[in-house]
Amino acid sequence: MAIVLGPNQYGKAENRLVTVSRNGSVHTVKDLTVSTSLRGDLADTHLTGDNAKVLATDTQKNTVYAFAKQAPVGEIEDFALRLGRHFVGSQEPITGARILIDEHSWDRIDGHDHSFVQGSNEKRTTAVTVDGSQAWVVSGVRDMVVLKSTGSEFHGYPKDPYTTLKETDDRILATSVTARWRYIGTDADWAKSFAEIRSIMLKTFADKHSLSLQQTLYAMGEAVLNARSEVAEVRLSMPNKHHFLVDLSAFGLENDNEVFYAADRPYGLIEGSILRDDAPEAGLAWSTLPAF
Ligand SMILES: O=c1[nH]c(=O)c2[nH]c(=O)[nH]c2[nH]1
Repeated sequence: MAIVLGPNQYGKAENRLVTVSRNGSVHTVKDLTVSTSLRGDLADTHLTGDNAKVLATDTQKNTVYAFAKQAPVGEIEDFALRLGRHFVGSQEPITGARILIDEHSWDRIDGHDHSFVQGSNEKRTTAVTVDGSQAWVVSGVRDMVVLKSTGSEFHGYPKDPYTTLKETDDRILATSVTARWRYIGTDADWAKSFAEIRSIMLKTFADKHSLSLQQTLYAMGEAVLNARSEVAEVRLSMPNKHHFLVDLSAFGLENDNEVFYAADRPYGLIEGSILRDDAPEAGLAWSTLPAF
């Protein structure tokens, strides 16, 4: 029996980067959380502590900030590709890089040039993987919270000895969407693609009469793939944010689908991938990302 080193990567996680760009007195802020991870010929440091091939995580952090100064950050996908290709291209032992970026939203305060109010908790995300000269881009959205107050039913499920859930033809449907989509290629119009995919998902959530959150999840992914040829696959993770009707009968009151208890846990967790059957190979696109 021999003990060997398995897959490994290392980097600086969650670098908080804020940039201000100025167009006269009108400022724009970009607020990012950037994580870098490098892979390659890294056995020595693990086995003997020889760090000759280890580009320090501190240097990786500095590179993020220096790159933000040296050229406009631009779209998060482009910034991640630049960083990943730089690490792989400039350090001989480093053969792969994984760059994760979350973009946090700031909204301009009405009519004001340089004051902002933090937006919702929703994040635009990207995960770029570079391996040698190849690269893969998976972008997405996290914590996109949506609710519809009708247009959702749930019935027809098996009733076993432990089933107490009542069937319903009118319930609240609410979820916090984590979506990731895998791009074909590395040169889409990232901003436009993101805006359109987000809007397709919202419209489908709203328009689709839902018989299950699973059906809604599939419809959202399907609509994205039907409309956006640059996307090969969509993965969705959607917690069912249950809203339970409160029993008001003790007070002689009838609850006509008006008063709910918003439970925060436990929650149903509905997850799935929707993809083209002729999609190009995923390669390393999803490697080290959660399955959904
Ligand atoms: O849309 C739903 N899917 C389920 O699988 C499920 N299970 C459950 O208890 N409620 C719901 N709702």
